[in-house]
Amino acid sequence: MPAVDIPGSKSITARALFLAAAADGVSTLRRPLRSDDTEGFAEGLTRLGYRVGRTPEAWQVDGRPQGPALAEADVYCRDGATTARFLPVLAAAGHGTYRFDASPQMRRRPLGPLTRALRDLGVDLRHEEAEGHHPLTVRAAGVEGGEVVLDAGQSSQYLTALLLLGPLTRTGLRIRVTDLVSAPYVEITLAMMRAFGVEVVRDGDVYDVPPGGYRATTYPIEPDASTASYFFAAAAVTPGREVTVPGLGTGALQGDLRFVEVLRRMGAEVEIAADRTTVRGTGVLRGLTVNMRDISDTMPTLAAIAPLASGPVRIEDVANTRVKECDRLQACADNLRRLGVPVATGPDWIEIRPGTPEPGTGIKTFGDHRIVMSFAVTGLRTPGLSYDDPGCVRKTFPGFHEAFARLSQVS
Ligand SMILES: O=C(O)C1=C[C@@H](OP(=O)(O)O)[C@@H](O)[C@H](O)C1
Ligand SMILES: C=C(OP(=O)(O)O)C(=O)O
Repeated sequence: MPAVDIPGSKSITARALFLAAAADGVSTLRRPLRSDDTEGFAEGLTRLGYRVGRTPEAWQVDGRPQGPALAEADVYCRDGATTARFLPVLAAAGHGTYRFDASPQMRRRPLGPLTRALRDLGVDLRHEEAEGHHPLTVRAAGVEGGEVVLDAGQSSQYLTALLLLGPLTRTGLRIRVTDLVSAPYVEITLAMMRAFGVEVVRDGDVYDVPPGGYRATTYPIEPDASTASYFFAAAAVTPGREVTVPGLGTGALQGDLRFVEVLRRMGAEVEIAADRTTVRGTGVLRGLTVNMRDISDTMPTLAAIAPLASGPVRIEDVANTRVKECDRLQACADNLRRLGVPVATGPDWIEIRPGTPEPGTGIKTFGDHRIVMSFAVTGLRTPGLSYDDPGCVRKTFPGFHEAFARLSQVS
């Protein structure tokens, strides 16, 4: 039974880079993800004057609790929302003038609730073009702290960014959250802040973050659970195929591992051990209705295998997938229709009926890594699918096509 070596988590690598940069001392990050998003994050830190030493197995970061080493910097955040939303916050806690820009799609993605909260905290932040979007300039003079109200109904990354900022303020932060999507990502943030020496106190929707800074540490990065979803789905759609992912088990930080529970409900056999997870295809793949608000990065994975189920698959509460690398609800529906599969969508849902995807179809990627990786799973049962931009997997998994081809060869 093949064990699949999944690269490190994007979300954990980004947080670890932030925390290590802000900590007092040198931190070592073991098995970081090396991909466009995380290389972009590390490059952003370097542009701000942090030292990031990189070997294939570990990245080492010299922390600077006082903030960026340079008084001026221009940072290009590429296509990564973690970079584009977390780094301006790190810069705000320092002293200097820092400009941030990003890819055309990242410029379109929203940022307003976060930048409004920063201004409420006294940060001098200007949007150069559209209000609430990149490019933006922060004239940083440290952050005093205090209380702030935040709507994280479009992205949990706004809340993560403010939580990460809390210990770098002079008096600490109290964050009152009015709405929240992708809640498990906030759990990752809190657990990692704890590993770097900070305990956040939560009372319902209120988060109290103490001042005092972070402690440097050695941090091992788990495999990426969203990436693993393609390999687990590959097992679920192929009778007799088994996929084991070491390093993702009961203690995993990432909510996206819950995707295997969706596959279990559909009929796959799933085993979650302390340090590994196995999915086995049984030949049964039932339809279902599922709320994916917590784990919406795996919505395209499910949408792409949905036509192969014996009944309709309805995915609900995923409105914010419309503001990711592309409008994912629309991109999934568009590609399913290209494949000849009956599909309907609403503002925050998609429903896919059973169908036989048309061999040889050209998949339109919309520059979105998850569209490519998701429909590659459909491709296991549908010969000859092609992609207009297969290379866009570089955002989170440059070696995806080779790794996925190896899976097909061994089972
Ligand atoms: O904090 C993070 O690392 C992430 C949070 C999620 O975003 P939203 O909270 O915007 O849904 C997720 O989709 C993204 O891939 C990574
Ligand atoms: C939405 C994603 O990334 P981000 O928001 O971090 O750019 C993703 O990886 O699916």
